[in-house]
Amino acid sequence: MTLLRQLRRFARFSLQGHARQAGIILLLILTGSIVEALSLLAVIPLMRLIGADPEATPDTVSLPVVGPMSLGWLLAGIILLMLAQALVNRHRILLMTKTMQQAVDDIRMRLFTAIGQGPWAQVAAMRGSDLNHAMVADVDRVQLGLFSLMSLGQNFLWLTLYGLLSALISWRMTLFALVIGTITLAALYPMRRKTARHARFMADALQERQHVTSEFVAGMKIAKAFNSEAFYLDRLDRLLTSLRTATIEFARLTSNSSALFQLVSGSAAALFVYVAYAYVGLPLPQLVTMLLLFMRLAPRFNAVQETLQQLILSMPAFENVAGLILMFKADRDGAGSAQQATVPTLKRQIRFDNVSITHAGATAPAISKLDLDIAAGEIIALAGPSGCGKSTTADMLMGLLQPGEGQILIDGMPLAPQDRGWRDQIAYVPQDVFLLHDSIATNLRIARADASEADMWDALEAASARHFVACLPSGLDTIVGDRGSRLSGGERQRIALARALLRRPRLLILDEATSALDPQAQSQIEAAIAGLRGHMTIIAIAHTPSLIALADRIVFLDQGRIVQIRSHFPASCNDTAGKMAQA
Ligand SMILES: Nc1ncnc2c1ncn2[C@@H]1O[C@H](COP(=O)(O)OP(=O)(O)OP(=O)(O)O)[C@@H](O)[C@H]1O
Repeated sequence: MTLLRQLRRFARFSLQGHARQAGIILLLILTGSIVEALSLLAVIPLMRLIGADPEATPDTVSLPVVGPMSLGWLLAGIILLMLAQALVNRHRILLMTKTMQQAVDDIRMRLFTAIGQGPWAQVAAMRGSDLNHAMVADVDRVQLGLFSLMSLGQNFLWLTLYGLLSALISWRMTLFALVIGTITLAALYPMRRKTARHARFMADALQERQHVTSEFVAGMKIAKAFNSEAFYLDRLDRLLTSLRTATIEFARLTSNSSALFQLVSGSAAALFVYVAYAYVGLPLPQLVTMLLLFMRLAPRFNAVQETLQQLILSMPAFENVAGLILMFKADRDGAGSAQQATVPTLKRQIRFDNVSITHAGATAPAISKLDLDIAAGEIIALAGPSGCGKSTTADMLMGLLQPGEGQILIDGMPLAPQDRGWRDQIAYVPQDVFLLHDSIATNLRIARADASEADMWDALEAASARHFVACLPSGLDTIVGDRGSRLSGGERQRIALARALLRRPRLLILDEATSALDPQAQSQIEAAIAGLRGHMTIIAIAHTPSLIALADRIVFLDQGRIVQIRSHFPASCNDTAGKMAQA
């Protein structure tokens, strides 16, 4: 794809919804440039009024539109023009900053929303650190790119305007400057190509740096326990070395092109004066004005080259962010309507009708031809050895995964893909409890933002967590630490259960919800779950015999198929199914 097309896509993407502000900014740049150009042009009459020979200089000069003007008025006019230019520039900078910040916030929100509403299977298939990197570092780089894009637009406007202006003074000398400029930009093309290759490499290396650092933080405990910090440090050191080399190489590229540019523009200025003086015979005031113009144009030409390099550096980040937004959105749209007109309410039954699913990249189905009816209000335990498909079944029921074949019906109504209305009626307690580094109250309110304190205490009571929370010095305002690290595993699980119950769900899905509890807490939670019988449908993925024993029916899975359904758990746990459940 040509750079120009890519820049057009980038401009459309990043300024989406801000076209009006972008237009005003361009207008302000244009106004500022015109005012600046006028003050520059004023040098010509000024030089006539203060010529080398005071005897020969006139008292006034005649200006187009304005008429005759004395030295005093001319100087006052120049000051006024400079004041106007300062005001316009100030307004432009403020508007540019505001627009840029808003545009970047919008991009970040678009990315967050796309990921947040994207299909779970797709989100789960990605590396968490890649998403992290895209949402933070890539968007920051897009911001730099947007800044460069605005500077580029500004410089192009200036160049065009000054070009026109100098053409008014001498079209031959302007043509001469244009040819030199074009040759310089063309000569720098290989450097821009190198920069583009470099940008891709740096983007990948930065992403890898994010993997290594986040894996280091996540695996810190293991690293310390195994004395293997050096493993991470080595990886990071190698990465940092290649990143450093790449950054220095980039600096070398940009400084080379700047040096080359300075050399060319310096020689061009000398040649320019010589040609203007010896061949074109330009009068002194015009020659001085042209030189002034030339001196202003040269750094802007250089700025065009530099901003282009910066923009190229931001392109991989832009492609990544835009690609992710498109991918998650396309999949959401492709998956059909996000909300059914009528939301299933689970008054009668859940039916798995010949449901099969194979995970992307897997060779065998995780669930194969599953037929199962669950009555509303029932407690069902899903048991079976590791990898038999229990979590996959729960994920499909939550609408996070779509069956490849067959369908799931709620009260006879097929579950629509990504049905948020259905998910509003579900509460889920995962195996790995996730808690924010915030208060217990905030963590509970993730499930129901408008929950009152009384609602929270009720939910904590139902989850056997009221007593321990009440004993904490700050109660509901206790900060739980990073991912709940200031609580025990059992306490975290009970908070997670309370959070689920706060939703007053019609369907409660428990994924090994008592796995981290001691026997006493386990039986407290089991009592709490037993107390919910008849109030909601409960599907518990369970290995613990006492939790399984609570169920009205136990569904044993093996290799994605139902191998047995029992209405009670064998007390001895000695039969095959009992062993399977505990596997
Ligand atoms: N995202 C995925 N991509 C590919 N295969 C997957 C994915 N998730 C699960 N699987 C595979 O699907 C099968 C069922 O996995 P699932 O997590 O449903 O099992 P499970 O019964 O819940 O296991 P456990 O008790 O260990 O949590 C397994 O073979 C697993 O390797």
